Amino acid sequence: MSVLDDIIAGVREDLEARKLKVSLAQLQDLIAARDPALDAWAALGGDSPRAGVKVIAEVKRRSPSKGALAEIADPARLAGKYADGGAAVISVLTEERRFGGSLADLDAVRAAVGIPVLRKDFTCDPYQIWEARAHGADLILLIVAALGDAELAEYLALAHELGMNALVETHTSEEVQRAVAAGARIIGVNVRNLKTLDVDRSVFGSLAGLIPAEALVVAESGVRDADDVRAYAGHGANAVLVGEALVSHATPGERIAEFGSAGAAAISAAAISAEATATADSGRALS
Ligand SMILES: O=C(O)c1ccccc1NCC(=O)[C@H](O)[C@H](O)COP(=O)(O)O
Repeated sequence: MSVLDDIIAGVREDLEARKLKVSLAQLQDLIAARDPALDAWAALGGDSPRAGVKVIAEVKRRSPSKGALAEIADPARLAGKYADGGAAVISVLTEERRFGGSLADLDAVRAAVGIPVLRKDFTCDPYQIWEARAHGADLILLIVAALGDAELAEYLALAHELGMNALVETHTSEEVQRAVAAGARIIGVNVRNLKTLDVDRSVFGSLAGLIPAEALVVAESGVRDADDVRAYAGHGANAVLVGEALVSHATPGERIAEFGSAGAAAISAAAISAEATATADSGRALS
């Protein structure tokens, strides 16, 4: 059994227990009392020309690959620091067994910030999508490797019906094709293989070019410093999703600002170089 299969088996067990406590009708009542979801597409720059790289900052307590990452006594306070540093979206890992997260973390973060919040979990049942919205999420995660084509299309449609966006996560060219065929508009390339936990940053460069220009591209995992952000930006990332490098840092807000500047500088350098090439080409054509 792969790590991903094992995580999903645990998620399914926990889900059955939650379903017994809170019915779908109760989730629907909670949703009816909520403000509409915030526009994560716009927050990630979907409506404007690509001027920079947005940061999706993650509240991540521990992970299967690294164990304990940080003692997060107050997720709301951490999320406030992320938002003050310029994060576009806050990601909250809600999976309990392997990541130490919870819906309580999502509630706390939702109440603390006015920017879109991603419920980061291993979605394998539509109930989790209703639950995400009921707890104030604006964006959900759909991992292509964990879903069949019909489920992917159904879950994407349900997220949109509830006014949310979905970050559709891929790791192979076949998964990118499946995400595109399902109509995903925000496509993540996770450089961490969720079956083996290996991190290979070069995966982003090999897959990002397969994603159509109309979609937003998110580079997920493995950001250690500004150089990694520059590299992802150079390969076309609209956003980076960062967990460990933020939760383990004394001043995460400053880190986010640094990552944002690095991404913007990489994009303007690429634009200047493309313009210089175009000028040289037109000069050659005229001579
Ligand atoms: O982080 C893990 O070890 C992990 C293992 C198995 C499934 C998912 C896992 N992480 C989820 C993520 O995608 C990351 O939390 C996210 O991309 C941030 O990664 P990082 O910046 O490397 O902490």
